[in-house]
Amino acid sequence: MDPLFGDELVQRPIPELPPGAHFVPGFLTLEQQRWIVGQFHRWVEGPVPLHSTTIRGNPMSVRTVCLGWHWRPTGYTREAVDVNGRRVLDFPDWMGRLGRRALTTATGDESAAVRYRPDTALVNFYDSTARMGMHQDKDEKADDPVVSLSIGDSCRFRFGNTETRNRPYQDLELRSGDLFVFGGPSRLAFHGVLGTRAGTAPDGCGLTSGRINITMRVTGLSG
Ligand SMILES: O=C(O)CCC(=O)C(=O)O
Ligand SMILES: [Fe+2]
Repeated sequence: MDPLFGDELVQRPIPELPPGAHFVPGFLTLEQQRWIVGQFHRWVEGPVPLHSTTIRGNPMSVRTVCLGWHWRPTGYTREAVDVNGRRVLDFPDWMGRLGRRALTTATGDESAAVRYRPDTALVNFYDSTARMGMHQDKDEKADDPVVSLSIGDSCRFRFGNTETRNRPYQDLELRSGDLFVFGGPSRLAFHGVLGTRAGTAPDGCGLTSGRINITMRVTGLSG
């Protein structure tokens, strides 16, 4: 996409979202996106590689590397017991600072944002065929918000309600640099990724194909 006089100058509509859900288009600059993609290339070198997590016997189409704590469907551990048993990389300080800034921007509630202490990030990589079914992020023992950042190809993101996978939900496009936050009454809302749109990553974001999504969370665990 041409970075000058492209879609980025057109005001993007903010959909009506349930209380606790916030969408901030274009939160990250291209330079910040590129820098984070550089970090991503280091994270995937290990100790734990990008891997497809197995859920109910089926490998997810998304591949993931975790920071701070390792997620699998039965919960969080420090070691990637379902991959290679190695301890995951520490959760980076800069990411916590970014999470607090993201919350301030998204919610305007600076006093809550300064207390936000995410201790894990699930870093997902979507190739052009990857998707993520409707689910709740409910393996955390704390109810702090989830902060989600997207880089690379756009995706179709579905954000629903806390009761069922079905309507009411909102479909929105998450583009490179966008921020999405869900907390409060929407913390356990079902959500998923219907698919990505190949070739939509903007020039200069650091990724030429695929999509990275980072979700920061507070596990509520210690040790
Ligand atoms: O890729 C996304 O935007 C959402 C990822 C997600 O829901 C998750 O990792 O639990
Ligand atoms: Fe999720």
